[in-house]
Amino acid sequence: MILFDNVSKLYPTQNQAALESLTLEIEKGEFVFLVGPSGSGKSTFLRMTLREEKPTAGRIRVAGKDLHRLSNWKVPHLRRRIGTVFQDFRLLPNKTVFENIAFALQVIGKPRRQINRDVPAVLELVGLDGKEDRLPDQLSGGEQQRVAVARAFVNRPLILLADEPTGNLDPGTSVGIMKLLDRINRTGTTVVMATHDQSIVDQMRKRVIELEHGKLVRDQSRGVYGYTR
Ligand SMILES: Nc1ncnc2c1ncn2[C@@H]1O[C@H](COP(=O)(O)OP(=O)(O)OP(=O)(O)O)[C@@H](O)[C@H]1O
Repeated sequence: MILFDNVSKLYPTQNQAALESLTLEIEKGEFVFLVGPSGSGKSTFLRMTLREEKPTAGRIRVAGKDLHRLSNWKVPHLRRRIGTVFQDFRLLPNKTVFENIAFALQVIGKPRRQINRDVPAVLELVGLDGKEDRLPDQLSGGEQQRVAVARAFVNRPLILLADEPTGNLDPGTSVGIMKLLDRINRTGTTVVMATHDQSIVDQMRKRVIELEHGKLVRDQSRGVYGYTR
C-alpha cells in the first residue's frame, strides 16, 4: 500500500538529509506506529506519502501509484484515498460538526443525499451523534479530535495518516481516540501514526518503525516505543 524504495530527502536549506536511503513497505490493512526523536523525519515521511514533498532520490508507491510518474492534476485523486489527522485537529471554526464533515464530501462532489446518509453514520461511529450542531469550540479536545477522525474517515480512505493525533489530549482521552483508530483499521484501512506517546505504543503492540536522523533504525512487529529521549 505504501512503498519507499531507497528514498532520500534533502530540503533546500538543509545540510543533513531529513530522510536517508529509506526502504520500507507497509501492506494493505496494517497498523504502523512511526516513532523517533524530534526531527528524525516522521512528518517528512507522511508528507511524502501525500506527495506534499517529493524525494530527492528514490521511488515511492502509494495505493498502486508511482508518485514520481503521477501528474500534478492526478494528485487530488490520490489524496482522496488518504485521510489525515493532526495534533491540532484543524477543524473549520465557523462550521458545525455536521458541516465540518459534510464539507469533506462536498468538495469531492458527493451528492447531498449521500452526505445526509454518510455524515450521521460516521458521527455514530465516532460516538458524537447528538452533537452535530455544535461548533468546534463547544466541544472538548477529545471530541474535536473525534470530529477530525470522522472527517478523515467519512470517505472510507484506503490509508489514514495521523501525525501525533493524541499530542494535545490527556491519557484517558487518548485511549478513546486510539480505540477509534483501531476500529477504523479493522475495516481494512491502513493506518500510519507518527507519535511520541510511549504508553499508547506500548499498549497497542502494533508494528513499530523507528527513525533516527532520517534512517530506519528499527522495524518491529508487535513492537514497543523503545527509545528514550
Ligand atoms: N520544509 C522544511 N524545510 C527545511 N527543513 C525541514 C522542513 N521540514 C522539515 N525539515 C527538517 O527535516 C528534519 C526532519 O523533520 P520532520 O518534521 O520530518 O521530523 P519529525 O520526526 O516529524 O519531528 P517531530 O517529532 O518534532 O514532529 C528536521 O531536521 C527538520 O528541521
